[in-house]
Amino acid sequence: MSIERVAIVGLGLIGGSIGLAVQDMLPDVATTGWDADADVRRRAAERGLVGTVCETIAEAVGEADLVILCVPVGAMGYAAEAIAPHLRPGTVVSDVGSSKRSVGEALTAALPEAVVIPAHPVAGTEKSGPDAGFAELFRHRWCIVTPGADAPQAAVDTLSAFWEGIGAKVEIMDADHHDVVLAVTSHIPHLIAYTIVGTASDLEDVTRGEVIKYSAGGFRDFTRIAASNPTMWRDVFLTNRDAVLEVLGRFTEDLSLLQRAIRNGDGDTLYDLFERTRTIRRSIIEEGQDDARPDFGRKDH
Ligand SMILES: NC(=O)c1ccc[n+]([C@@H]2O[C@H](COP(=O)([O-])OP(=O)(O)OC[C@H]3O[C@@H](n4cnc5c(N)ncnc54)[C@H](O)[C@@H]3O)[C@@H](O)[C@H]2O)c1
Ligand SMILES: O=C(O)C(=O)C[C@]1(C(=O)O)C=C[C@@H](O)C=C1
Repeated sequence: MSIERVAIVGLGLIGGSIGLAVQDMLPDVATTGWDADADVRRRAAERGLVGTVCETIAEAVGEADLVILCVPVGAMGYAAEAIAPHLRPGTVVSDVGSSKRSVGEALTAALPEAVVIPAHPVAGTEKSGPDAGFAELFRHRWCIVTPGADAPQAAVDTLSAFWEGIGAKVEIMDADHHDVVLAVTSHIPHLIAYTIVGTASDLEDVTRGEVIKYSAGGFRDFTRIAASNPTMWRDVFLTNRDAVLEVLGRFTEDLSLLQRAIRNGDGDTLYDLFERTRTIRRSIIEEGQDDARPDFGRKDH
């Protein structure tokens, strides 16, 4: 099974990046796309995010072998219902949503006849919309594929080969496990960034001007994350509620221990933790997952 025509629904950061990457790296695969927002469709056509920006969803998906839903996770079920009447038999339907259990359930419920294989490229930026996408986004990044138990192996292999074709590394994972792992590595870090930036802007005796003026290193990094798309992140927290609450419970317990160490002047506890966390940063850099890789100037995007 090979992909000749891919349709992308939702032409923002991720959909646009897939469209550009396919045109760049898989030039024999035809790309169509559609977005619910007419301004996004116009801009997507101007930037050439896909070969053909269609005026209807039916036209975009009708001939596709693979449809990828690139909309906020809260809109996945609606998008799946909208494409359902227009698919050819055997079309593989996938998505890029940041939470997987609830999205998988929504797609399967809306598309009982289609071959549903959920996926999540673990790559992105704080930007969104049709101007944010770029072809190299997925290069050397993981794409986690979370097929249901009865998913046909040929379709899983085809989808995996597609992601590898646009530069990603593929890992197959159970959807529930994905949701816990990503709660730790992505969702809670975003929640922390949103919180600290909100807290800083609410402090009565620190003016907003001072927050902006003195935000060097640490706080500045948090503000990048806290500038991420509000619709996307609202939906992530609402759809990955159980895993996020579980990890958040652990996090607040650990934070309380640090609070107590600071109050008690317990430097050893602080030092031991900071020493341990340093090694995690070093492992990430050794794996090549840091921002400073020469082939990927993501800070420029
Ligand atoms: N931004 C990231 O870093 C990142 C990384 C990996 C995965 N994701 C996931 O990718 C998905 C898209 O995120 P994004 O960052 O590209 O968002 P985005 O806001 O840049 O793009 C989403 C697009 O979907 C369109 N849309 C919304 N509802 C629609 C519908 N029902 N039908 C058709 N179009 C619709 C919007 O008009 C918008 O253009 C989300 O599910 C998100 O969880 C995001
Ligand atoms: O680098 C960033 O700005 C991101 O937020 C990317 C990031 C992440 O947390 O790693 C965000 C959400 C995704 O689902 C995948 C990737």
